[in-house]
Amino acid sequence: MSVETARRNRRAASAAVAIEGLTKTYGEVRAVDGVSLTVERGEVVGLLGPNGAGKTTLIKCALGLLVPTAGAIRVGEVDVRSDTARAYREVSAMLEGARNVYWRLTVRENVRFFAGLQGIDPRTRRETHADLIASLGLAEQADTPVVDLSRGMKQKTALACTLARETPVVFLDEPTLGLDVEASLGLRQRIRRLADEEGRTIVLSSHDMDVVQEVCDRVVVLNDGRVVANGSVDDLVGAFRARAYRVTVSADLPLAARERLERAHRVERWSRTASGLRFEVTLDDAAAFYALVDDLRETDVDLVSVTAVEPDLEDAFLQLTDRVDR
Ligand SMILES: Nc1ncnc2c1ncn2[C@@H]1O[C@H](COP(=O)(O)OP(=O)(O)OP(=O)(O)O)[C@@H](O)[C@H]1O
Repeated sequence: MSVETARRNRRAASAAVAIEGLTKTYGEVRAVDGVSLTVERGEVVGLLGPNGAGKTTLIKCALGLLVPTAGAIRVGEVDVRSDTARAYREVSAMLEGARNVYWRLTVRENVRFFAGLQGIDPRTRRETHADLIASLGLAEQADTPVVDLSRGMKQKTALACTLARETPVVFLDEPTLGLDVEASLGLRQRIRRLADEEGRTIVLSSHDMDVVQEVCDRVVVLNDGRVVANGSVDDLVGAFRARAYRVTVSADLPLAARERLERAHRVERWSRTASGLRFEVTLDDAAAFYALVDDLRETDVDLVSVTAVEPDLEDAFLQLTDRVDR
């Protein structure tokens, strides 16, 4: 065994979630294609990817709800494939579209019920449950039967029930989708507290980059079933830093000149300003910049300013999954 393999095995052994070579196919479709991933205890990891990238399939495999075509998954000490029942005690999840709460029970009764399923005596959690319900903006509805709640409130109830199980690992599939601003904020704070104060591990999938950028320690980007990036938000954003620039020139350019620039450079987003014209350009190195300056010299306009466009997680994500217009 190589030193690197031994080190990886040691790391995986202490991890909250360890996925090794996971593949899941549906007929011809390779929904998840050889994914290896470890999540440390107390980490908040964001799972990103365009529609159909394989996020939900990966989560369902990790929960033991789908049988993988190949690969191994451990949650804590438990092998999910061989001991699904035990894995269920280690991990809770809220899946997109699945809002499995009891509609005839009130919000509070549901929360107490799901805590009880985990072997927690709800009488010892009165304050914790009230706090959980309030943090999701359901304080006023705590004693209302779920059947009488709006769709968003039902979702919040499902979230509260998921968190009330107090499992070491929590998977959340699109948790903020359809939540109002206040509840989304409450949930973000709750997630950070669960990780920071209670050492619980959260894996969340989301299309909302702001949520991911704000709460996640690390981001894993899936594309066509494969991991295309795995790093901290800062690392991912940093990898794309200072490649996009906003250029302002002193006057408008005729269409033919603009088209010439577009053919020679990665120029986009033209806009007129009070004193001239602005556009954005992606420049990989200094040579690309000098080439642009040379081409601008052949027009009648002067270069007024060049400023770096600070990218965010969304820019990094679009580049990684090739969803940008070049
Ligand atoms: N039950 C199924 N039968 C056949 N194909 C499926 C099934 N479930 C998912 N797929 C396919 O597997 C791929 C991955 O789907 P998955 O739902 O895991 O993606 P996702 O990243 O969660 O997408 P989204 O962001 O849209 O929720 C897609 O091509 C999808 O069409």
